[in-house]
Amino acid sequence: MATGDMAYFARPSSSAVKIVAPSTIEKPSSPKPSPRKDSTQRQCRNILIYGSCKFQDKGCIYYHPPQRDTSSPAPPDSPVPAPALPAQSVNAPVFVPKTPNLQPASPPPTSPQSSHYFQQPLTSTSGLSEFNEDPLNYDPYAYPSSNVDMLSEQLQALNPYDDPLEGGHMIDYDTSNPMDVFYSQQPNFAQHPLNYHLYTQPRPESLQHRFFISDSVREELQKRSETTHAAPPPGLNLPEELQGYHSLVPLEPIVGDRRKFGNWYSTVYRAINSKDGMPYVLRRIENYRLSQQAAFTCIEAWSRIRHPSIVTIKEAFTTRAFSDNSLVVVYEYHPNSQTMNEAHIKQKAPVFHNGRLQSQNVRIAERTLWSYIVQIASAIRTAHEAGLAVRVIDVNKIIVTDRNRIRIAACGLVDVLSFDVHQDLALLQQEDLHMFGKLIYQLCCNNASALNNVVRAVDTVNRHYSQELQNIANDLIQKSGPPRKALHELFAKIQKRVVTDYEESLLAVDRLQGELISELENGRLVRLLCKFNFINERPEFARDSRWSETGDRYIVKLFRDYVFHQVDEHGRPVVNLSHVLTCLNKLDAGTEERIMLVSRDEQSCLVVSYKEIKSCVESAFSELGLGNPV
Ligand SMILES: Nc1ncnc2c1ncn2[C@@H]1O[C@H](COP(=O)(O)OP(=O)(O)OP(=O)(O)O)[C@@H](O)[C@H]1O
Repeated sequence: MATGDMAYFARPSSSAVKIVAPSTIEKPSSPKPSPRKDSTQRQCRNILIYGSCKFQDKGCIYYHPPQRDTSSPAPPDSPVPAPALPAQSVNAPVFVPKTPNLQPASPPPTSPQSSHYFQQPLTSTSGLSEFNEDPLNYDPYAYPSSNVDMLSEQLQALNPYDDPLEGGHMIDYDTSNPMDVFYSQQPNFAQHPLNYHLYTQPRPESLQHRFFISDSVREELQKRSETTHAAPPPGLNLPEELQGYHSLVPLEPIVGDRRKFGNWYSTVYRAINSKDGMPYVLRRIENYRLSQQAAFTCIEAWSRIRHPSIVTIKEAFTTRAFSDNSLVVVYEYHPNSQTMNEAHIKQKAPVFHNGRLQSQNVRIAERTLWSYIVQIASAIRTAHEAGLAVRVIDVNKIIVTDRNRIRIAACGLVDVLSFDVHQDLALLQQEDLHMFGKLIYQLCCNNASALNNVVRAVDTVNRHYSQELQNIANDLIQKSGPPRKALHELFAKIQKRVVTDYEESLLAVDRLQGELISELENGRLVRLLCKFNFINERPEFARDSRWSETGDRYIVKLFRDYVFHQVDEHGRPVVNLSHVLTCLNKLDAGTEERIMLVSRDEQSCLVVSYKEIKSCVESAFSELGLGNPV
């Protein structure tokens, strides 16, 4: 890029400041006043730089203002130069991308003010342009040796690679912009070698979660997604397709022990529905012959039930696809769920923990048990109010779908299988409550056959859980009155637990909403990245270097380099996601903050605000003539 080509950067409305490398930089060993007519009106640069001029009384022709009290004025709030600085009014400062030789060439000034050199604020907001008006007159190397020492100390203090744990000075990424050092109007920074590859700093770990959902939630969701998309193992000899479902995968072993559902052999599969592409659970009962279509009326009734603790039924059908007469009931799929038996009761292989083999089976916390009780009681009430009986309140037919979240998983199936046998609904509902009481004992004792030894079961519950919990379980097992009344009494007793559970679920919703919001931000940034990719390196303009080397697109290109292509002092790529996210967020917000964009040949740089870059992106994107803005 030609360093003198202002057209690249001078958008009519832009206040971007182009800084070009001076073609020749002389290094005068002492200030040489240039013969200018108005020189007596101009403030002496040594005053600006050093706070004093040792030639003041020896014929220096510049203006020397009376000395101020250096302790009083506070530095200006923002070190950013005044935004309305027209590009034309700014002459090139000394921009030295390569490390200069910091050799003091002039003797140290003797003025006592020289020791305030690094703190002295510059009162004029246009000080930078004034300072740069005559680069030949400015000797960037003419520093007293004491100041060079201070400079190197300050440089060290500013080193963004310093490890804060090792006592380094980590600059707060949020409150201070690392670019500030380049815009500081304090002249002490003018002498620094421009380490433009040192812009980025790692974001404190405590802020990481602002941009992404938490690791635990992400991991859990990722695992579920992986399970949902896992391909079936080969050689299972399952039907390719049945009633609009394909890609069948058994969710339980289909070799060895045949699984029984009451007296029926049954298998649970996951399959994809061809219409909506969603995974479902197919619960198949082998060798079932449908006597009358009316057997499916209960499936219709169950499919209308929507309850957070009941796995929703989609449909039911019979099929010969398995080379027999099978009944299939289709349920919602909850990836990676386990039955209560698998989650809490089944013996698990011991694992090494702290160097010792330890059993993984732990007693369920009472708090979790109460949550289960509230959920099941609520599901039973909903079913009973709809004129149904659950009939599958069993550790093998209730699945744990999430932390403390359970669902009754095989509703409706027994109704179809026993359709021919007339049963009294009230008795069936009564039986639901008995099963519920037994389930509590099974869970408390971590044993599916707990009630085979009632005395021992009662003793275990006594020892590990509250009397309140035991009373509820006993009540449910012994209740003989109308189920509606029994349920009413149950809810009166667990009222307090219901409220606690309700509060916990509200908190869980809040937590998840917080997680969602962080991902929402990322969606915004993805849209921005899409825009960049639409603009940058379009092959149809590959031969026309003007396309990406001029105007808005050039700024977009340099910004892309600034965000993604920085290198460290060893020339290694800086891969700092926090920097990328911070830059993109500032771009999206269009902040007034300015950054320095450096050309690839390192010969020139641009000072430009995020707001301007944003409008460059918008205009470059709209120039593509795309109908639908991203
Ligand atoms: N709706 C569902 N979504 C996801 N997985 C499910 C669903 N229903 C059941 N499963 C899973 O399918 C597997 C088999 O379920 P099933 O009801 O047959 O349990 P089981 O322990 O095999 O009981 P049984 O011994 O009575 O057959 C279990 O691991 C269970 O977690």
